[in-house]
Amino acid sequence: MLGNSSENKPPFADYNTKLFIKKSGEVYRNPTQVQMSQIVLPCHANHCGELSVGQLLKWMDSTACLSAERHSGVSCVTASVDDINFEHTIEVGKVVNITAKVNRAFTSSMEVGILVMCEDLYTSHQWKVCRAFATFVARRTEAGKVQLKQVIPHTQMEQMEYSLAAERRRMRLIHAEIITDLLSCKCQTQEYKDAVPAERTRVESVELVLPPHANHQVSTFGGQIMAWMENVATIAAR
Ligand SMILES: CC(=O)SCCNC(=O)CCNC(=O)[C@H](O)C(C)(C)COP(=O)(O)OP(=O)(O)OC[C@H]1O[C@@H](n2cnc3c(N)ncnc32)[C@H](O)[C@@H]1OP(=O)(O)O
Repeated sequence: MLGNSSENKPPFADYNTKLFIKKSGEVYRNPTQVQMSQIVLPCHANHCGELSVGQLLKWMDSTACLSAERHSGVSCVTASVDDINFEHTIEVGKVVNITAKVNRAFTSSMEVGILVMCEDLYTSHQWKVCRAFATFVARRTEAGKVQLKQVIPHTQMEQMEYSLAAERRRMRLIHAEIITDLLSCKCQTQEYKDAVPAERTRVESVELVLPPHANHQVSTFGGQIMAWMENVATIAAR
């Protein structure tokens, strides 16, 4: 999928670039890896004519969910998505390539790594848009909490992601505790001259959950919730 010139290569080891040949001579492909490609249509664009972040988050969440379900073999839900830094906007007509794979499974939760690349079909130029890490949890069954099978890393890259996933999980859980503490403490407010009252930026949206907002589990999914959140955040910021 990547072009030949070195400038087209992403600045990190990409999920697609390195082939790992097994002893049997077969090319190894991570069994949890899922790829989705979408061409950006006007109906996916925001008021600036660029791919709306909400739409991208929906695609990312759906791709990651399929990867989690491929590994677990059961229905999974999005528990959290770590910070995402978007490096580029994406124009209508460009192709979005999303790759997701399970980096590590814990007990009932697993970290899914997501890579978003943008492609210009006419020049085959590709560039990185963002990388994200999401935690998916296998839904409890009648027997109780699911015990996931472990991920066995095969390549050096997979081994590195496997090790880092444990560290990221530790930081994620500490971060969640810190945020809970911050929200429960009474912070002192400071008055600023010409400040806009926070209340004036407040935007509220009420959404009715309709069939197009549901996923294959017939419930709203993380990506849809993030898309609604992104919508009100954009209006509040403007
Ligand atoms: C409302 C929506 O439609 S949002 C879109 C879709 N997402 C959902 O519906 C998820 C809604 N949330 C939930 O169902 C629950 O909060 C869950 C399943 C995520 C967690 O439920 P809990 O009762 O906390 O379960 P429990 O304490 O057993 O934790 C389950 C696992 O999730 C992990 N987990 C829970 N919250 C988080 C989080 N915020 N970030 C990362 N991992 C988390 C736990 O560490 C645990 O992992 P482990 O089993 O590998 O050790």
